[in-house]
Amino acid sequence: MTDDYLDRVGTLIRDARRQRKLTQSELAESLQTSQSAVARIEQGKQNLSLEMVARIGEALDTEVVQVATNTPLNLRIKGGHKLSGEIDVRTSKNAAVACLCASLLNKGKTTLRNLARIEEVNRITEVLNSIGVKTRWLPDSSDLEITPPARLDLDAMDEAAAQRTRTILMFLGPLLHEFDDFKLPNAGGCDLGARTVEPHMHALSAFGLQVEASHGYYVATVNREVAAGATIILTERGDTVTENALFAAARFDGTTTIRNASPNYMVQDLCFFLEKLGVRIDGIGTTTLIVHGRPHIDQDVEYHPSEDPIEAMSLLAAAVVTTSEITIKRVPIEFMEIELTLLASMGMKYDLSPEYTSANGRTRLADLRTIPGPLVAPKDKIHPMPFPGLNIDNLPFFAAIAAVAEGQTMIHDWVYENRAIYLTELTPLGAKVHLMDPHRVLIEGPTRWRAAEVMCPPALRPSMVVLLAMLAAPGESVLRNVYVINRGYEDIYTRLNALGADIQSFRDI
Ligand SMILES: CC(=O)N[C@H]1[C@@H](OP(=O)(O)OP(=O)(O)OC[C@H]2O[C@@H](n3ccc(=O)[nH]c3=O)[C@H](O)[C@@H]2O)O[C@H](CO)[C@@H](O)[C@@H]1O
Ligand SMILES: C=C(OP(=O)(O)O)C(=O)O
Repeated sequence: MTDDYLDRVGTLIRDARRQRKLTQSELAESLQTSQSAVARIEQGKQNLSLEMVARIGEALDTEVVQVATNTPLNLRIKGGHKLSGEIDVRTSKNAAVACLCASLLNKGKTTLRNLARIEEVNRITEVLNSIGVKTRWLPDSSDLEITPPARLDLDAMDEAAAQRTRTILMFLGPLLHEFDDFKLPNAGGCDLGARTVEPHMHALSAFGLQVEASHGYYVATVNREVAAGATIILTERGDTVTENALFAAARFDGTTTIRNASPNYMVQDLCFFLEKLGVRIDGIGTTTLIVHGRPHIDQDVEYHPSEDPIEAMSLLAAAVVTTSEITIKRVPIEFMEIELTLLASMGMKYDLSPEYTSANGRTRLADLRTIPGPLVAPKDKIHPMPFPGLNIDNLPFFAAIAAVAEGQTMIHDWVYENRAIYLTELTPLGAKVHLMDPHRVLIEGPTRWRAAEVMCPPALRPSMVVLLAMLAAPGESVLRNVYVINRGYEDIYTRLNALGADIQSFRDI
């Protein structure tokens, strides 16, 4: 950019900022930069990457400097490098979304410490902001402060943001305490095939919630005559359905027993958070939860969600496919035990540190050092189960791992109608992936990875798997349209680059 151009862009940014009534420090905070950097940008004294211009456009919500936000973000990956060093696992997407929704139960201020700064969180905060909830990232931190209004304004809901996530379904539980009737746009998110909604309706009907689907909306009415409590039996052991039942039970005046509850990591985090709100829950980490509700919750509270087992698995797979020794710190070990045992049976070696506790005071963590070495295909097919089982979201990473192991591995994703199909995106990178049917792929290793250009499939984990294969493939690969990865991983390209990867982002203009 010429100096003159920088001056003009700087002035545009300054004017747009002033129009939004933001100080330089406030803009700097949302850009995760310093006030002095913003001052230099506005004076035309700072070279600007397209990426930064796009982020400023987003932060100021202005067309003026919105050069490229509407075009997809892509990655250029120079692969074939070994990784080395240490990396911390960040806190989980799925606990973040559960706690964000749970903050709607509280009339007081909720602070979520060290929250994952990911697109999924951005979409939910956009929805919360649109209905009157104030959210603010505390300076120099990833702590999100959430302050509810006296009354939520559901008519003002940012439907575009809501439709980009499945999480909107998890507003049903909190909102049934506030409104006798309301509507929410239908859930969106990754395209993994049809995902059930019925178990949520069944669970919440015990609290008087009736939902009709109409023209793209869930239209909800609440019958306050229904005496809830007693026992709710979930029709499937889903994570978010358990969370919705917990939201409903948390403010119910009485005791609710939830059977066939998911004991998975995000549900445990939600239970720990609800305990901070004064809701007593027996049986945390089991399939029977007994919830002693508190009809009025009004207290300032803070909670630290725990580390993400799926990110831990992703980093572990990155080490395996690039045959690297890295140390993955802060691994929530209880939620990785089956994965590690399976990997050990495939010949993987690793060291684990003594355990320590996550900032929530509950979740057990350990540091894991990967030791590169040859792997063999497992004797049996790999398939997931609700916790405690091999995590459903960790399954796709075994496709990349199977591709580097000697022999044939059958991967059976019985859970999602579409997700296994996306694993065939590894084919252009040299993997031998045979789709047996929509749920099963047979992978034959080892693979001689080669660079390729691939469009992200519309699903978070398979897209991440393709990125990991690109890290292994010598030469320059291009991965297009990575919003879907940014939905669940924070700053992952920079963090992988710190381990020695070479990933650059760019936008099509
Ligand atoms: C925000 C969040 O926390 N998302 C997670 C949550 O989504 P979520 O709880 O929304 O998962 P879904 O309800 O879509 O369940 C996933 C699929 O598993 C099926 N199913 C689930 C449980 C069961 O006992 N039997 C059964 O058949 C469902 O019918 C569905 O087809 O759980 C999924 C499965 O672990 C994870 O992939 C998601 O990352
Ligand atoms: C399927 C996933 O999440 P979500 O429920 O947010 O779509 C995932 O995390 O892989």
